[in-house]
Amino acid sequence: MKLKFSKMHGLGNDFVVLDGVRQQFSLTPEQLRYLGDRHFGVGCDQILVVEKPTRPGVDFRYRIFNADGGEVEQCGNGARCFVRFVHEQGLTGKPEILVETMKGVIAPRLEADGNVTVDMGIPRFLPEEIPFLNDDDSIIHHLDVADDTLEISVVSMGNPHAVNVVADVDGAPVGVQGPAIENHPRFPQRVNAGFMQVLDRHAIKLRVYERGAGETLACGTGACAAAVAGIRRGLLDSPVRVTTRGGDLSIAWGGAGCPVLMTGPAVTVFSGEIEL
Ligand SMILES: N[C@H](CCC[C@H](N)C(=O)O)C(=O)O
Repeated sequence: MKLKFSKMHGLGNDFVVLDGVRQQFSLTPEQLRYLGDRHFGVGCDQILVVEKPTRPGVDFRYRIFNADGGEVEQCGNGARCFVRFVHEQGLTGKPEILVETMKGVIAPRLEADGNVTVDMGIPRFLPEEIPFLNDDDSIIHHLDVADDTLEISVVSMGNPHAVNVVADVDGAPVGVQGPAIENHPRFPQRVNAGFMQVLDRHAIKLRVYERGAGETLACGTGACAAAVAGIRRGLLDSPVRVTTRGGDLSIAWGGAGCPVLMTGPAVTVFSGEIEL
């Protein structure tokens, strides 16, 4: 079958975006891995699928697949590209849309300056909400990784995040500790591993070794999780500028029970067609 797609990115976290409203398809994990393959396919960190909603009161369904072919609950950079895509494709004229995901409804909004703001929902911290195998809900947990014991904070933005604070993010052992955290047995659904360097009370640098994709140039839900973890630890105050290798995001959070607001760019690089 021939599939039309758009290649997009949010700060270098890149996506193949598929219109599942006007195209009918069901992709196997092998086909998803082929789309994500940077040598034999199109190449991306995640594949994003736009579908009609399955519940009343929302505009679209948003499905996210990592480059390893696994479907996941949430993608923040992808949410910004999602609203840009549905506008560019003429699927909506509404500047703010409601979008259902595996773990709740998010609200991306096109801003007048070309950026996109997304209400990413309320972060969750209980071990069973991550999921993380632990007896209590504390702000810092100890995790034995490779030859170290890390102090991590766990946050769910719909998808799971383990955030640890480092002195120098550029020198952090992301390539070694990242996969060890991602696949740690205390995370039964694996986890995204964030490495955060605090610059001041309103600014951090962040690298994320993503579940199912490896280190990406930016991670939107990872930026939300890191800012929230830093605020909970008393290291940061909202709003937080999150500097990733791909550029800056702005994250705002009013505290427990409040949603996280993420603002940043969304770019369409090209559109194409592929035979699957
Ligand atoms: N790798 C993530 C999904 C993509 C998240 C990231 N690209 C973002 O912008 O939030 C996971 O398995 O939960």
